[in-house]
Amino acid sequence: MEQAEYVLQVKDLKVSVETAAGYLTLIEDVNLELKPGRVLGLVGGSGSGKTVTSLALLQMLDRQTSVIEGSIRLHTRELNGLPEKDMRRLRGSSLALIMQNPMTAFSPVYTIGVQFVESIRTHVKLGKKEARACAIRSLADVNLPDPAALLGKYPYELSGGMLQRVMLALTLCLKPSVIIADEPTTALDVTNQLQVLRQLDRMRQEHGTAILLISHDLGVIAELADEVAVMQHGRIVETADVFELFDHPRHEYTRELLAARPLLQLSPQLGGQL
Ligand SMILES: Nc1ncnc2c1ncn2[C@@H]1O[C@H](COP(=O)(O)OP(=O)(O)OP(=O)(O)O)[C@@H](O)[C@H]1O
Repeated sequence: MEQAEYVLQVKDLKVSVETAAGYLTLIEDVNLELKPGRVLGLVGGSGSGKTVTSLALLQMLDRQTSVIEGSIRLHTRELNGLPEKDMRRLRGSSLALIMQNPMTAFSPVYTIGVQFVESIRTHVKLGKKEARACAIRSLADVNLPDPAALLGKYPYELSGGMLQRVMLALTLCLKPSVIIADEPTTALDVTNQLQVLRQLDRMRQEHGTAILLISHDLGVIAELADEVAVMQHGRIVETADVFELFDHPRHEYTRELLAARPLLQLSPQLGGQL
């Protein structure tokens, strides 16, 4: 069988939404490529289109009001236009999203444990006991205290930052080929930021998971990314190797982003610790 060099390949992606005034283009000419085990950082200011891009890749935009054009290939499979039932099977197991505000990803009426074990067993062949054991192990890996007790809690009993780490823990059990991590460390303190970045790094090293790391924090990008794509007004204006981008930014907007960063508050603490 043909072995795809890229695990994720996005070509000429364009997203428009229907508004009262007609169709509005949110992102355009977006091209991204990810190889197994590699991390691509996606940076850009607020409203530049990062979240729209990630939701388009996962086919999670409202199908009634949005139009997605272009190609999104996962291995050799085209995702654009795939029916929702096929996408649902791929989400989590092959292509996982760790989102900024994960409250909506959990049902309020079931405990974390029920949802965690159910999600693992939907995608991976594991018995209930093994699924629970994986849940406990990976919750500890993301620095959540007393994992066994946590499994008995309801989502509303946890903070946004804790829920985000629960999602990451679930992802660690599912071992997808691609993780889209949308601001995975924004809601966390420095210790937990470090722990989350470590686990993402472990996933890519141990399982060859490719990661699209969306962050406005250039310190986080510098820690984990191999390559960086810079987004402005819904378009990628520059893609470069991470060192190249920091040392020799080509686009004016990239230079502005670098100039505007707070003088690396994060990096000295994270530096070399991953
Ligand atoms: N359904 C929609 N209808 C109209 N405009 C939308 C819709 N969804 C997103 N937008 C607009 O698209 C633009 C891109 O939004 P997006 O959330 O992708 O930005 P972002 O880069 O993720 O920003 P942030 O860093 O603040 O999360 C924004 O101007 C937003 O207001």
